[in-house]
Amino acid sequence: MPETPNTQWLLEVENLACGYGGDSVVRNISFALSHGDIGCLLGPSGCGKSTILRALAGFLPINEGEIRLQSRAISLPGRAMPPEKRKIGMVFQDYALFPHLTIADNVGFGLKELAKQERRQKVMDLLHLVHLQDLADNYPHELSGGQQQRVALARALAPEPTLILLDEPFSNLDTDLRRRLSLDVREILKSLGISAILVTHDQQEAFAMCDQVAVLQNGQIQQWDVPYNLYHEPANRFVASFVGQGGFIPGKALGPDTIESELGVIDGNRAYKWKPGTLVDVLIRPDDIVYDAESDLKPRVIEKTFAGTSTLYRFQCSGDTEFEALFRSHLDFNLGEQVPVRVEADHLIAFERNT
Ligand SMILES: Nc1ncnc2c1ncn2[C@@H]1O[C@H](COP(=O)(O)OP(=O)(O)OP(=O)(O)O)[C@@H](O)[C@H]1O
Repeated sequence: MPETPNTQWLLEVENLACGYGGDSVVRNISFALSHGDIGCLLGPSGCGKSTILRALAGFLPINEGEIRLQSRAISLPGRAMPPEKRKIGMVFQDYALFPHLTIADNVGFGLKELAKQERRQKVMDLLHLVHLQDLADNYPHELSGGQQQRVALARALAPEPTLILLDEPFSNLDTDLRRRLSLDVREILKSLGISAILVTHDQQEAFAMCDQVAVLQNGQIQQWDVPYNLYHEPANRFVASFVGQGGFIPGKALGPDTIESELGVIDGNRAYKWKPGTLVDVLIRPDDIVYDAESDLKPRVIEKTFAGTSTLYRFQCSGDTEFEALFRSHLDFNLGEQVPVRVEADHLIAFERNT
């Protein structure tokens, strides 16, 4: 959060606390989104993602802090700009289209002040943008889920909002369509330079679509960062476990960037302040492990999950340490087989034991 107002930020949320019936279910929420960026609120069910989104939209009063849009306060305790004045568009999980209106009329719903011809032109431009120009005169029930969600996006974009809020917009769609549509929506928003906040519990979607992600737990932001850093430099154990695959193995610090473990001595590029001998837990991600025919480390395969191009193995060392490794599937090993492997991790992620 900048010390002084900075025009770089489109949206600034500072020490926000809000909730229901006077109680706060989210607290100390601070983040800032640059113009044209897509941000994400990511976290498990019940962590408070939708609550923050409702406060941004103006549907929920706030108990503490401040929300600023284009440097202007839109929510303060006891004072809030009404939702319809915020120039914020919304896209919901269930599309929320009007069933009795055509696709064109759904998109043009918020453009009643425009002359008929101008309105039709704008609607058709938006339908082109979402590749649905041929379905302008159809009704929502004649469209697939993915197409309906494109209509919902076009409708939200029609009044030229400053910010778009997307509340789990792809959760009703199958995995493949989700992935494609999330990339399409990113491209559309980027081509228009429109900022957005996406709420999701799906990290792949968050990573594919967003520039900055807030990982939430129990109503608090654990880390607000670019996807790469969340994966490679998680701020705490929760973020480390929630983001990506992987698990912790026990280790002992030898120096600031070296840990001894049952998988051998692990070096990293991150220096910690531990004294030699400190007991730690080291994060091992499946892609940190490589097959190496020369390695003396030969853990045993205890689980194997074939996934087409790759296979996820669970290994156990002789001293009981377990970890996972992802290999291309032509490296095919049997349950019980001992496989020579080594750790190849640039980013040493470890936390002191019992923290
Ligand atoms: N209208 C409400 N009245 C009272 N409590 C609510 C209300 N809506 C949500 N809550 C509570 O606030 C907390 C946060 O809920 P919220 O819906 O923001 O979580 P979420 O992260 O969006 O979850 P999900 O992914 O399941 O939608 C939960 O404990 C929830 O029970």
